[in-house]
Amino acid sequence: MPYLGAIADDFTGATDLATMLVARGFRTVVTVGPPGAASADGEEPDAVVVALKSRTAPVDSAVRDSLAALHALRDAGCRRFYFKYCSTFDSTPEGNIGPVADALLDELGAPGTVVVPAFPATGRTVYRARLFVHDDLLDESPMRNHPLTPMRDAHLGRLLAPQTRRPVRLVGHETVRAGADAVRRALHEPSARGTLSVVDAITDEDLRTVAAATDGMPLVTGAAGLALGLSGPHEGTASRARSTAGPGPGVILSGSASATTREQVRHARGRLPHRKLELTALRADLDGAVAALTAFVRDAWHTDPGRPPLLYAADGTEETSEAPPDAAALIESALARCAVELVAAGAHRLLVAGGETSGAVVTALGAGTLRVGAPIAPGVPWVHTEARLAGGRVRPVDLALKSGNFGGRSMFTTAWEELA
Ligand SMILES: Nc1ncnc2c1ncn2[C@@H]1O[C@H](COP(=O)(O)OP(=O)(O)O)[C@@H](O)[C@H]1O
Ligand SMILES: O=C(O)[C@@H](O)C(=O)COP(=O)(O)O
Repeated sequence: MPYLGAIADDFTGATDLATMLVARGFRTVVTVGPPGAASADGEEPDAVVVALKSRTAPVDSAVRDSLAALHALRDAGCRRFYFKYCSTFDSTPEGNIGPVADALLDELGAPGTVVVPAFPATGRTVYRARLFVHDDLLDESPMRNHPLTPMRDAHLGRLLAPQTRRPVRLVGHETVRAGADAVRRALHEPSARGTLSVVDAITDEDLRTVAAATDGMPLVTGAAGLALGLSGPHEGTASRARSTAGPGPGVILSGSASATTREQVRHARGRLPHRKLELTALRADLDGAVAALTAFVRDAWHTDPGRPPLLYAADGTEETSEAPPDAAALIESALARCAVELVAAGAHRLLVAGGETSGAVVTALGAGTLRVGAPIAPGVPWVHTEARLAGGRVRPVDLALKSGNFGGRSMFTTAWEELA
């Protein structure tokens, strides 16, 4: 029976957490929506991560989907739960993190929990409840102008308080540095009961301390960094899945508007065949635009095999924070349709950039379970699955779901080597 059940608010976040859990000794599977009979390569998983597309959904549907995932994970035997959100605390102005945390706690009959978005390996640290992205406060980082989740404050207490019914408090870094017992005492003092405790963490050691202090909590919440401190039953031996698709054509579908992705796009443009999605063309004739984009990719496979073509939505020249309201949905829909057509046309491997984009693509592909394979960069693994196409056709595919701000500059050209 799986022990740990995780609910991730987007798809890149789900594979981010899953790769960390595998590294920590959990046989882990990711399921698209609530799990059925999930297995990790024929073996019973120790951890199941449910990938939702709830980060930017209306609050009601985010809560409903998260509770459905919790029920299914409980039915599957999970006894501890992990609500995974973004290491940059991405939420809409209404905000889904607080309402989902409240609903999960109520359902589990747990009074309160911790809020731990820190992930130092990717430059996210929390000090005095302020979230830093490398050297910048969150609201001074490029997340300030994200098209769907613009982050205009770095103070996690101020971001979270309007989203939750529970009081929000801070467990400061001096307590974390004093060790797991000190954090445990702080979390169990009478004034902490029924609260959401934002916990400072600036190093991996801090995250191990927080994980040790919270090992008795039925629910923890955070980014993937907190899983650094968990120990699965197969430490050192939890195996990684292998490609079932085998060598074959690849494509990069980038709907991410994040600064790191835009740099990766600019780097790849000098090295790979590429086409930008033009909003005016998508709006005028979506079918025609998708047909032109997929024809471009198929042509490039033919004339230039070995160099995966890139379809992308943002390279930094556009003002995404002032994009028209239909832009995000149009781009997601175009890339999802390209994915389906290109898998039907023979794509074996897809690198998809962006969490919302990945949700749209993987859902359109009809994938059920993602098995975690080789790591590419911190937070980004290859995963292996089957696409279910129209007419009952099933195609094995390898996917890399890249979080917007993860991965090095050359990732679009080098990620493929990890599949070899
Ligand atoms: N040029 C653009 N104008 C408006 N929206 C865009 C543009 N490029 C991408 N988007 C949208 O922004 C969102 C990006 O979110 P996501 O895929 O999660 O990636 P990330 O969080 O890394 O930016 C998607 O919904 C995408 O369709
Ligand atoms: O925690 C993280 O930073 C990632 O796992 C994540 O959720 C990133 O989201 P996107 O940038 O939307 O891919």
